Amino acid sequence: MKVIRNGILSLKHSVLTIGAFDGIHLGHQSLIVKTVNRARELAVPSVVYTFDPPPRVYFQKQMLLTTVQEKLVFLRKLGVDYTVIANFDTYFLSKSAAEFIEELKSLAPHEIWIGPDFQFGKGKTGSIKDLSEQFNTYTFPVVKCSKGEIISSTRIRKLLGNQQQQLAHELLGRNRLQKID
Ligand SMILES: Cc1cc2nc3c(=O)[nH]c(=O)nc-3n(C[C@H](O)[C@H](O)[C@H](O)COP(=O)(O)O)c2cc1C
Ligand SMILES: Nc1ncnc2c1ncn2[C@@H]1O[C@H](COP(=O)(O)OP(=O)(O)OP(=O)(O)O)[C@@H](O)[C@H]1O
Repeated sequence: MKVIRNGILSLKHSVLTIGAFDGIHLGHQSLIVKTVNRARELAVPSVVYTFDPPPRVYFQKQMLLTTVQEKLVFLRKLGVDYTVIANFDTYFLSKSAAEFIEELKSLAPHEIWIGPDFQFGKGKTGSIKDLSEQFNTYTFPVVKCSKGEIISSTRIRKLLGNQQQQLAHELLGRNRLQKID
């Protein structure tokens, strides 16, 4: 896996997913595996575009679930070809949705895969609709736990705060990632 930290990656083709991916939990893993599998089917590189720190850690001082180094280990295990890490700082977060979309064009994505409610750009004004006007954009179905509740980084942070380590660990899906070794 090649890692591009705060730089521009130019590709001729790709399949792309974008997000904070803090924790690389079971929902993230399913979305990333879908991206990797679609890239393999189309015989193009898979790309994960992520942020450091995660926006919720930056804005709301929430607990960080995975360091960048841990994230990269998991993404490598999931078979990702390229990871782009954008430094999430005042310069980056002030980019408009349109400017961000322009940047994504250098990755030449044939497909972009994202989960429901994905938002981006200054003030979170960019929507899935904006992405789909420029790229073939697919919304991945939300992954829930066995009790039917949505898996999210926020939920896992709350579980860890409430000493529910075992359920948090299950939703993080670390056992599954170990099996990929
Ligand atoms: C160029 C850019 C600018 C952003 N600016 C803001 C912002 O001003 N306020 C905010 O809360 N989030 C901002 N975000 C973060 C997004 O709302 C969102 O958290 C990020 O795209 C990751 O998506 P995810 O939370 O679904 O993983 C920005 C994201 C991007 C790509
Ligand atoms: N349970 C899930 N099932 C499918 N896709 C998901 C799931 N959780 C997140 N995603 C998708 O993964 C990408 C990264 O999401 P993000 O990092 O915001 O995760 P999150 O768990 O929703 O985090 P947070 O709770 O901090 O908002 C987004 O495209 C998002 O829609």
